[in-house]
Amino acid sequence: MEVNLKHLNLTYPGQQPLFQNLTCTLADGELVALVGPSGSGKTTLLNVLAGILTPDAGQVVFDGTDVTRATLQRRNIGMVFQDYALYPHLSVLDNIAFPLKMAHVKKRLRYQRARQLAELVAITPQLAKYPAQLSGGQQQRVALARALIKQPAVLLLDEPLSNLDANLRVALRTMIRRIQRQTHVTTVFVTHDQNDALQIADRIIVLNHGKIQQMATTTELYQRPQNQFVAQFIGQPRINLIPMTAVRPYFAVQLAPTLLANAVTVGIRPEALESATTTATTLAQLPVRLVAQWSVGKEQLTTVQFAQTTLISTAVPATTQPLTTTLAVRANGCYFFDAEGNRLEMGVPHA
Ligand SMILES: Nc1ncnc2c1ncn2[C@@H]1O[C@H](COP(=O)(O)OP(=O)(O)OP(=O)(O)O)[C@@H](O)[C@H]1O
Repeated sequence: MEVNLKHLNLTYPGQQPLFQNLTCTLADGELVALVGPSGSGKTTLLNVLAGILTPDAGQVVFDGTDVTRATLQRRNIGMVFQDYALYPHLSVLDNIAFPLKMAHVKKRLRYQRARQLAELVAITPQLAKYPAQLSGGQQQRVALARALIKQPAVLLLDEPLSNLDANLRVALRTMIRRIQRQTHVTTVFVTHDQNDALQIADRIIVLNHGKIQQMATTTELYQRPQNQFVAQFIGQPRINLIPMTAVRPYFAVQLAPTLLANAVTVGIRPEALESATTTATTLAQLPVRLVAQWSVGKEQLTTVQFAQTTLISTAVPATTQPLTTTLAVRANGCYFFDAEGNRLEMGVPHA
């Protein structure tokens, strides 16, 4: 199912407009993650897709059919929420089969289908149990099976992993991805956790203040962020941001005049700030003071002080050596932003 959101406007009573001309397309069978800070409009967008909320203007189109005013049932949406929302008085089997019961499907058929879904989410041994007897991860798998039983046109997942511990999260998100590929259902996955989004999504929508900042693959978001917000939002540790005025004297290359005229902030990815000797790809040499070093797993993190800014690098080897040094800024991983936060094309720097 291809999903088109066309020119959506939405304002909650007494509030500033949230969506203004919001437009995007989800391809058939695509898994799209929706990320953004609290209050950016993720749940609202999900509710518009589900038909729980109707936009003030614009259209929601499923495979060419305008469903803007169609209810959740008519749209055939599968939903999974953070809090599982299982029926406590029903067994796992009956929970999974419930949507088919509502659709008056015969008992034998709905149990047969529920067992297939239970197999898909690997919950078969628990079919006779009740939700209170299940772990969080098991409950979430039941919720997923229930959401899929009617072969929904679109699957909406609202923070489905946020109540689970780290190991379970990874296992379950991998399972969601596998099942989504198998069923080919167009899916929107809301998450606070970048890792979930970056690991399993085909594309990611970054939302801020109700506005799509960028919709792209993980690699594109990381390597070609459209603006400072996306550059800061995607990537751990975060990108370093330095005022252009502070860095400008240290450039080892001649920058294009338009760049010099418009750049207000420089963003440097932690891996692009390195102690290596100067190479053809070095943009600048920054005199810094080493502040601290520590390792997290395989990664060596280093914080340094440059002028008024503390920077973080993942490309400085462990050292007991001098506290002042020079770090090279690699072109690949360095971005320039204008006063509005838009990324400026660097062009080809001249040595
Ligand atoms: N029913 C409502 N009435 C008025 N304002 C609302 C309502 N629901 C949400 N809002 C406002 O709309 C904006 C977007 O809210 P929404 O819940 O969609 O954001 P979100 O990105 O899902 O946030 P979170 O990550 O905290 O769940 C917020 O400013 C919120 O205060």
